[in-house]
Amino acid sequence: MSVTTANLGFPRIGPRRELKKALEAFWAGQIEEDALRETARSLRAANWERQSAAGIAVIPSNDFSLYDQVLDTSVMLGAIPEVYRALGAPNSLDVYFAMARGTRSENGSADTDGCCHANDGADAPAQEMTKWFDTNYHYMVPEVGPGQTFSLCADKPLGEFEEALALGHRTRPVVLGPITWLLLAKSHTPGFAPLSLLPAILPVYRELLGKLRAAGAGWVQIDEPALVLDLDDTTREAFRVVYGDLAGAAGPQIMLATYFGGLEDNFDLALSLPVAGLHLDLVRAPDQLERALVQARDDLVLSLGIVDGRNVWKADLGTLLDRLAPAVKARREIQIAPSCSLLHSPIDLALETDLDPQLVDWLAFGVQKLEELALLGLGLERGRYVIADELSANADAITSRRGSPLTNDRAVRARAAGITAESARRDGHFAQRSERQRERLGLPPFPTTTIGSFPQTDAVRKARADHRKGTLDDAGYDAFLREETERAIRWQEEIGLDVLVHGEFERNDMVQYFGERLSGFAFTRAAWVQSYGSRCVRPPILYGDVSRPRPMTVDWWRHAQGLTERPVKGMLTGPVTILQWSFVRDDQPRADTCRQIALAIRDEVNDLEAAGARIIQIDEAALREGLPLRRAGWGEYLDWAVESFRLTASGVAPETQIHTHMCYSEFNDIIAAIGAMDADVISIETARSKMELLDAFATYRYPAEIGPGVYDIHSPRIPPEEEMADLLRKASAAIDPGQLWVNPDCGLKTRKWDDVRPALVNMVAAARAIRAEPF
Ligand SMILES: CN1c2c(nc(N)[nH]c2=O)NC[C@@H]1CNc1ccc(C(=O)N[C@@H](CCC(=O)N[C@@H](CCC(=O)N[C@@H](CCC(=O)O)C(=O)O)C(=O)O)C(=O)O)cc1
Ligand SMILES: N[C@@H](CCS)C(=O)O
Ligand SMILES: [Zn+2]
Repeated sequence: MSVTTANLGFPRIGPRRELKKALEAFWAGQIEEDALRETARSLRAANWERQSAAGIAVIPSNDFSLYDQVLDTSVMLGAIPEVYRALGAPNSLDVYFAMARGTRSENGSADTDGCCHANDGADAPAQEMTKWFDTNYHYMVPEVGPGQTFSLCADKPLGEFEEALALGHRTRPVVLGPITWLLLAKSHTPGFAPLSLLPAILPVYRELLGKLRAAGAGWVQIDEPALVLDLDDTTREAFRVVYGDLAGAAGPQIMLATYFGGLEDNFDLALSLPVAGLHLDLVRAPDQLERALVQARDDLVLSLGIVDGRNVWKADLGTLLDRLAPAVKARREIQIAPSCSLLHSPIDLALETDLDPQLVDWLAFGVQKLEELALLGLGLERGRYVIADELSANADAITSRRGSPLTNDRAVRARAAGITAESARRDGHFAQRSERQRERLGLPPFPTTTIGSFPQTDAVRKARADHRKGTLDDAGYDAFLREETERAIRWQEEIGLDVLVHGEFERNDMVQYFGERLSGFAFTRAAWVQSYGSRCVRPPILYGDVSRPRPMTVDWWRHAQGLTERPVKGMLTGPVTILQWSFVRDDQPRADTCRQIALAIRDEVNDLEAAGARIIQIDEAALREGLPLRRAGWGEYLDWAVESFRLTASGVAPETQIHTHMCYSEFNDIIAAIGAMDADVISIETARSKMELLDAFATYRYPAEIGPGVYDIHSPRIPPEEEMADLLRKASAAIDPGQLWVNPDCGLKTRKWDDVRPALVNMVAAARAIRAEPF
C-alpha cells in the first residue's frame, strides 16, 4: 500500500494580494507586461515551493491564472469570440483582458462588480461573469455557437509545467474538463446545445494531453465538477465517450477530479470511466468512501478529498486516521487531498497576528491544510506514533472548540429554541400593510430609489485605511463619513429621488461590516479570497453563537434621516447573505446558524424602527447562490432561508415597509419562495436582460411591490431617460403599474460619481415621464 499527498490547486492572489496589486497597476498603465508576468512567475514559484515544503508530493501546475481558470480554458481552446480577435494575437494579454474586462476608448477601463455578469458599455464588452458552482468565486462564461471550431493554444499549461520542472517540481497539470467547460458555456443561438461541440473539442484535448506527456507529465488532473450535478442521459453518455477517448490517448494518466459534492446517481458512471484516478469530495459527501472501496477497480487510484477546501477549520486528524485505515488496507495506492482546490481558502494563518489565540488554535488556512495532509500521510504510512505529538495537539484543539464557551451562548440558544412559526409571521397581510404604508409614506406612483451604496471613492477608502492605520482618529473618520453622507443626502434631494439612502460610506463590504459588529464572528487581517479577477473579499469567520451586542447601523441612519424630510431607508444585509459570504462553523447545521443571524438582524430591524425608520431594506444578494447544487436539496434550503428572512422582518409594525434586494436575474424557478419572504417591496436585476425576468411574473402573481432595475450598474454607460422609460413601460405591461418602483439593478459602490450622477438624473426623469402617461 502507498499513501500519497496531493493538492488540487493553490490560491494565486498571493499572501499579500501581490497579484491583485500587479494586475491593477498593469491595467492603470503603471507597470509593463514584463513586470506583471514577473510577479506571476514569482508567485507560482513561491506556491510550488510552499507546497513542497509543506510535504505535498503531488503538486498542481496550471492552477495559476491571471484572471480566471475558465477564461484560460476558453483561450486554450481558441474559443475567442470574433469581437476580441481583432485586438491582438489569441494568446496576448490584450485579448485576454478584453475578454475579462471589456475595452473602452474613453472613461477609463471597463470593469464589472461581480454581483452578476458582464457590462455592455464598452467597445468590446466583457464576457459574462457568473458564480462558480456554489462558491463566491466568479468565472467568465465561455461563448460558443453552431459550427464553432477549436484549436489548441497550449502555451499556458505546457509553459507552467515546464517552468515548474525547471525549478525542480514535476507537477500534475490541472485542466478544466471539456464537459464541465461546455456545460458552463452559453450560446446566443436559441436551442443550440453546447455539448454538441464535443466532437470538435476532443481532438484539442487529445493534442494537449500528448504535448503534456511529451513534456514529461506523468499525470494530469482533469476537473469535472459537473459530475456532482443532476445530469441528463445525454451528458452521462458524453462522459463515457470523452473519457473512453481521452484515457486511450497517448497522454499522461488522468486523475479525474470531482468536487463540491457527492457523485450520487453519477457514481457508477464515474467509476466506470477508464481513467487512472478519481478524486472524490469526502467532506461534502463522506459516504462516498465506503462505496468507492466496494466498487472501485483495483487499479483505480482513489484520491480522497478529506480536508475541507471550502472552510477554515482544523481537520480532526485522529478521526480521519480512523476513517482512512480501511482504505489504506484495501487499496494498493491512495492519494489524500483537500476536498477541492484551495482557491477558496485564505492562504496562511501565520499572517493573522490579531486573532484570539484560542480561535487560531481551531483554524487551518491553505498552508495549514497542506501540513495536515502531510501529517496524515505520515501517520497512515508509518504509524500514528510517528506523529503522536501533533495528534495530541490536534485532539486538544478539536476538544477545546467543541466545549468552548466561545462557541456556546446559552441566551442565544434559548432564544433560537423559542422560535415558532408565529415568530416569523408579520402582523397583517400584505394588502393591509400596503394600505397603511401608502398612507404613511405618501409616495408618488413609480417611486424612485437606489439600492443603498454610493461610490466607494478613493477618498472614502483612503479615509478608512488611514483610520485603520491610526493616522486618522475616530473623530476625524466619523466627521469625514458624516460629511460624505450629508453630501449624498443633499444631492438625492436635489435630483428628486423619493426614497433616499445614506450611501453606505462607512462599510468596507456588505458582509464584512456586519461580521465586524456581531458577536460570534472574528475578523481577519489578511484572509483574502479571490472573488473575481483582481477583486477579493475577506469573509468573516463565524465561529460561535451569533448575537448583536449593540446597534450597528442606527446612528448612521439617524444622522441621514436628520438631514431630510424624505424617508431614508434603513439598510441591512440579510441573514442568508451573511451566512453565505462568511466562513461558517461546521459543528451545527447551517440552518441553525442562519436563524441565529436572523435574530441578530431582527434586533437591528426593530431598533431602526424604534428610531423612526419608515422603510428598512434587508438585502439578500446571495439567497440564490445558497441553493444546493442538486435540486433535491432546494426545498429544505428554501424553507429555512425564507424563514430566516421572515424572522428578521416580522417584529415590525404593519406600517413599516420592508424592502429586500436581489441582484441576479435567474429566479424564475424560485419565484414562489421569493414571494413567501413576504417583503413589501423587492428590487431585482432586470435592466441587462431588458426585463426578461418579468416573464416569471406572468405565471406567478407576485403579491407585493417590485422595483425591476432599469439601470445596469455593471456598466459605466449612462442609460438615457427614454431607454429607462421604455423599460418601465415594458414592466407596466407585465405588472400592475401600482406595484412598480423605479431603481437601478444594484448598489453603486463600484461606479464613479461621474457616471452615477447623470444616470440617476435620467432615471428620475424617466419616472416622471411615466407618471404623466395614462395607465
Ligand atoms: C456583491 N459582491 C460581494 C460578494 N461577496 C462579498 N462579501 N461582498 C460583496 O460585495 N460576492 C459577490 C459580489 C462580488 N463583488 C465584489 C465587488 C468588489 C469587490 C472589491 O472591490 N473588493 C475589494 C476589497 C473590499 C474591501 O474590503 N475594501 C476595504 C479595503 C481593503 C484593503 O485593501 N485594505 C488594505 C489596506 C489599504 C490601505 O492601507 O490603503 C489591507 O487591508 O491590506 C475597505 O474598503 O476598507 C478589493 O480591493 O478586492 C469584491 C467583490
Ligand atoms: N445595499 C447593497 C446591496 C448590494 S447587493 C449596495 O447597495 O451595495
Ligand atoms: Zn445587489
